[in-house]
Amino acid sequence: MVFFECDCAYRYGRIEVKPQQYPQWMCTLMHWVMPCCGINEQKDWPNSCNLNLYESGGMSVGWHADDEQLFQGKQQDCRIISLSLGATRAFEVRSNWSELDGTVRLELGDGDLCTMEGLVQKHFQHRVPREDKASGPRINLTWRWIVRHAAHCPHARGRR
Ligand SMILES: O=C(O)CCC(=O)C(=O)O
Ligand SMILES: [Fe+2]
Repeated sequence: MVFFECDCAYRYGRIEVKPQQYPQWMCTLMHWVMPCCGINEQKDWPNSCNLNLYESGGMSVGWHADDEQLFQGKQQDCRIISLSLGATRAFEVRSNWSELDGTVRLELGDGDLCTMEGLVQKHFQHRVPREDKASGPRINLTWRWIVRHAAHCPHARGRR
């Protein structure tokens, strides 16, 4: 989902998710969530949100970084805000550098907010592992700022 007239699609491996404008309920939710992250003005809100449904513990996301060009997360500081709803699932983070071994594991429960900041996408990977004991479905909303819009998007530099 995207703010205003943005027309950037989100590519997720081989899957392309077409943009949908933020519906009213999303704005209502952001009025509640964003101040928890110190974002008090609507003009500063993230301009995209990806929604993931994990129907059961068998659904997972493998190791990756959110390194899409849209977000420039490997080139510059990049903030990602995620809200978890439903079943508690593990969220694991590991470094790309062998000097920093070990995996950090967080348990993300219903209503938890988690952020990734700075150059985390350059230096770390994250995943939501399969968990056969998970108590049911989980929805994750992940807000990000598109900083490099697709060439066809009305927000692309030079077009607006
Ligand atoms: O479900 C989560 O907490 C993380 C999802 C994720 O890493 C992503 O959508 O890129
Ligand atoms: Fe991710």
